[in-house]
Amino acid sequence: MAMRICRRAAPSTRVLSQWTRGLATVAPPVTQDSTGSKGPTAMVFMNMGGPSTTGEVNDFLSRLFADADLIPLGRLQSFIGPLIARRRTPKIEKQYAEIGGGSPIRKWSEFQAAEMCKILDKISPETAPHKPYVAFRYANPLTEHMYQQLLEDGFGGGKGGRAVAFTQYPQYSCSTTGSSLNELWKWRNRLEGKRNSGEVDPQGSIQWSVIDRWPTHSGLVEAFARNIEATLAQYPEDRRKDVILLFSAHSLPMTVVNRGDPYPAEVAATVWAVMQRLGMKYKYRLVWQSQVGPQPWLGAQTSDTVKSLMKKGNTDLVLIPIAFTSDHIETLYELDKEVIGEDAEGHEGVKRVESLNGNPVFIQALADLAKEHLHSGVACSPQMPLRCPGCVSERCLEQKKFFAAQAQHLQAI
Ligand SMILES: C=CC1=C(C)c2cc3[nH]c(cc4nc(cc5[nH]c(cc1n2)c(C)c5CCC(=O)O)C(CCC(=O)O)=C4C)c(C)c3C=C
Ligand code: FES
Ligand SMILES: [Fe+2]
Repeated sequence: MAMRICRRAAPSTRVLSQWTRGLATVAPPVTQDSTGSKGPTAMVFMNMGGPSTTGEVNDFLSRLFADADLIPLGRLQSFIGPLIARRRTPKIEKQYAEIGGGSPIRKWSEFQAAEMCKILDKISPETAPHKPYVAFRYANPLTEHMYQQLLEDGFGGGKGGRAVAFTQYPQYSCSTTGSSLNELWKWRNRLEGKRNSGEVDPQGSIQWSVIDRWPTHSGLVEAFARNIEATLAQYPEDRRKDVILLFSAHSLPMTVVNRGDPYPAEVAATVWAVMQRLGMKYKYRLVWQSQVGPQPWLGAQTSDTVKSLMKKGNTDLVLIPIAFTSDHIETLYELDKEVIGEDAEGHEGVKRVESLNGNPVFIQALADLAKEHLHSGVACSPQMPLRCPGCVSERCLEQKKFFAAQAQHLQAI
């Protein structure tokens, strides 16, 4: 399938005042008229999101358990989902309360998107100005609100314009990036398909392209490697070479793994690339955390691994969250409080590498990656249109067809 993209001229006038609503200030927009740029370009950071306050936990969990791409509960999903969410809420509220009263993911996502756009304006003037947006799957700002904002800001709605859906999960899973893309596709059809009795006008709609995975991007690898080196430097030199690196990623149910989900292989690719960058100098394992519910999940589990290694006398362990780019309940609660605090009894040899958060090496990597994408002339990776061998979802089929077909509407820079 041809994935070359081509873009049409962007609309000449824009409503710009609301572009940075809720985001850090960005440089004043440069119009197409003054610079010859093909911008503005909307850069949409997609992620799952998290409750910013404990009061939002139930809404967050209700949306999460309603998502059949993440947790398929069959025909009774809309009935069982909220019940499970309600039962789980008090426990999860307590965890968020213990990590400062909420998830920091919104703060970090908005910061990363705004900072990346500032860099992009400088390194890719051809597509400037770049406008940061955040679209969360289960928390505010939700995908539908982001889409409405795009339209209010002058993208689409009969005027066209280019937007990039930039997944903030470096490794692709149908339960994460796939779910966010299905949601984006759904809202695109609802909000841009209204005109012409449900038909979408391809000339006047937003032209989307997708950064769907980036597990081995050199800037990502460099950012992880430097953070690992900074943690290793905290050990006395004579102990350093014997430290065991434990790369920890959110696990998947075996049903998802056996469906052929690409995530385990892509997480392993990140680990391998980081180890190569570190000169393969240390012992390491990839382990999996955050299993929920009784069904079998991909292992070995992070917490079992730490307990087992410590029992064998390996007490110098570095935990590296490798599948998420900012802090969240799994790092701040599960790794710091449960695994290090309880399983390892706070042993000084067991440490966690800092999450990427506002790391400038990481934000530069995001900008480099976005620039490569904007200039590449592709609508998505060659992997995107290929469904899991066990996929039976019509949503996946239609969504993938839609994003791959965007190639026809976009022009290479
Ligand atoms: C790469 C990251 C993630 C994958 C893959 C993933 C798959 C996945 N998750 C669940 C179920 C739950 N996940 C929950 C929270 C949660 N999940 C991730 C990341 C991935 N999930 C994060 C970062 C978070 C925390 C959000 C935050 O605090 O910022 C939860 C809710 C918490 C809880 O009730 O324990 C559930 C449930 C499944 C079933 C799944 C794969 C199919
Ligand atoms: S579940 Fe992977 S493509 Fe549908
Ligand atoms: Fe999860």
